[in-house]
Amino acid sequence: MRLLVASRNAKKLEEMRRILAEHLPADSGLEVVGLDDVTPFEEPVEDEPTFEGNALLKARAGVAATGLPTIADDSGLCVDALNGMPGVLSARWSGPPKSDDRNNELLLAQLHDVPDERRGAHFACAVAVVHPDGRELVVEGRMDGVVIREVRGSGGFGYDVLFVADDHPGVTTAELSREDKDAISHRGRALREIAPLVAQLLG
Ligand SMILES: O=P(O)(O)OP(=O)(O)OP(=O)(O)OC[C@H]1O[C@@H](n2cnc3c(O)ncnc32)[C@H](O)[C@@H]1O
Ligand SMILES: [Mg+2]
Repeated sequence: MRLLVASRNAKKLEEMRRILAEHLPADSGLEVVGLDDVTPFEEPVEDEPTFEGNALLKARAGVAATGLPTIADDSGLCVDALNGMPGVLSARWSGPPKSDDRNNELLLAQLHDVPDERRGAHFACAVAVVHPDGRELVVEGRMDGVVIREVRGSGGFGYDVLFVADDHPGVTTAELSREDKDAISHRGRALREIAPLVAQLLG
């Protein structure tokens, strides 16, 4: 059976494909496909106030348009000193057109006067899977850390260049190997938890 991964973010998609390839049971018979492998459809506006709500929105839209079981991720960086923002607004924090560089510049400026001991933050991720028969699953994951004062590293995407995870002090998540990021990331945790449930749901 084909499983649609509904993301337009190439780097996120790469992470999702990689983690699913490793953690979907080998005998699940699931073939993971992307939005480029299906007939194009209008993607929903991500206007829910929660990661869970937006992940479900994206997964339901995939099912409605393609009839395929669909998995979607909604994620973001929640900064303590900004009362949890950018949160669900992370992708478009500095306005259109979507730009990781401008988002990072804006975040740095907003945290300019925030001292080191108050720069705590976490990445959050909700992964939703929707079956064409209407059954739905949602799992959440998080990664705690701090926002540093200058960009560092070239791996990952988004705010990784500004984020040092508690589980890997001294380097940003953009300086970690793919494997090291997946092992501790919000997305890695959520996808590892949901993978066996997806196999069950679609088995
Ligand atoms: O909605 P899709 O099409 O999947 O792609 P997107 O990039 O718009 O994804 P989201 O709506 O979930 O927004 C997530 C944003 O949060 C940030 N983000 C999420 N996970 C991240 C990670 O692992 N590392 C760095 N930034 C991340 C980054 O800015 C993303 O663009
Ligand atoms: Mg999005």
